[in-house]
Amino acid sequence: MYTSPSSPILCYSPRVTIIGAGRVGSTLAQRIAEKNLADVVLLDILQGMPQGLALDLMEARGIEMHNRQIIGTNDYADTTGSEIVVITAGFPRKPGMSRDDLLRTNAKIVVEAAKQAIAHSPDAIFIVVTNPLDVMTYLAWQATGLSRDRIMGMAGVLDSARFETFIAMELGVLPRDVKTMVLGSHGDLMVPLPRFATVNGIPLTELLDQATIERLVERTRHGGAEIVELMQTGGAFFAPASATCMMVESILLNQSRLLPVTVALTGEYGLEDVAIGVPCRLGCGGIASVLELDLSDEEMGALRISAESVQQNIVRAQEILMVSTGNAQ
Ligand SMILES: NC(=O)c1ccc[n+]([C@@H]2O[C@H](COP(=O)([O-])OP(=O)(O)OC[C@H]3O[C@@H](n4cnc5c(N)ncnc54)[C@H](O)[C@@H]3O)[C@@H](O)[C@H]2O)c1
Ligand SMILES: O=C(O)C[C@H](O)C(=O)O
Repeated sequence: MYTSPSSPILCYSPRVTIIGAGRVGSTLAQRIAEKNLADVVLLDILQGMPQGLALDLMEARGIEMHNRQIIGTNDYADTTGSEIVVITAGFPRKPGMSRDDLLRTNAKIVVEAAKQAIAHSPDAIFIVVTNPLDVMTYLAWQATGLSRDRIMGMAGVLDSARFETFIAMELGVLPRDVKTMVLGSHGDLMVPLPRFATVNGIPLTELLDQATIERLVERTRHGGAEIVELMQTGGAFFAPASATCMMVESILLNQSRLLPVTVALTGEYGLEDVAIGVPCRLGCGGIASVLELDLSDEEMGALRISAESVQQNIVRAQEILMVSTGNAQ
């Protein structure tokens, strides 16, 4: 007769909580489990939905050959002690909308989620995904009171992956041979940097003419909207989940990857009181350092315009939150 082991086979497994078990959240849960990175807690307001998704993912474990636990829940108590919390809760945009049109609906959701999550996982590192991304990251930073190295937003990794894809398609090379940095806000004012793009070390500017590069930059700027218009039912989620998973992996495995990450700036690039995408090293403590690139006047001007737009929306969001909590004068 087989006797069950008295202690679990895996003594310790890190835990990643994903708040919002929709398309990005559930795809991210699958990626994390199948890459064998951590146990996952999927939390949503919808009753039964995260539980069903978790059971479905658990039933794939034998086939996918990993042993990670996936828990679905509506209760923040189940998220207790998470190493990483990812916030994907909130509405995606519909065709014709900008990400900023989601400010009113998503601000309260993200602030509440961040407050609840930090109360149960005070040592966690937070990654915000909900749009409008830069404003939501800033609000979550304020709501949690975390040091800025422990709370960040995912956007630049996705926008850079899109730019890399379009360059690879144009040149007929592998996307993994292309490296780019897209900084700034996650919106039409994002700042792709062709000057820093390379294909296996060869500057992009040696391979494509200016007009072609500009066309690919524009496609990158509208990469999210292109998918929203095609799908008609919401936004992208496969590449966003992969991009978030890359950040989770760099933190959990202390890889110290240098990635474009949205972070509250405290004077870098001459900017403060704003969260925006800049190159950061990501390790086990979160953001280990922010890299200040020597930008040209044109690049710096574009970053400043991007930051100003985020700052205006932060003020709008704060007014919306004041009214909704009854704190308006
Ligand atoms: N930063 C990025 O690059 C990026 C990429 C893709 C999507 N997004 C954004 O991520 C968000 C989620 O996108 P999606 O496609 O997964 O949407 P979705 O509608 O599939 O999922 C959102 C989930 O959030 C849940 N939710 C709503 N309020 C909640 C609350 N208070 N607590 C817990 N869960 C709650 C919903 O029930 C739903 O299951 C959107 O705002 C979208 O715009 C950002
Ligand atoms: O475009 C969106 O609304 C979703 C996301 O921000 C994306 O870039 O795919």
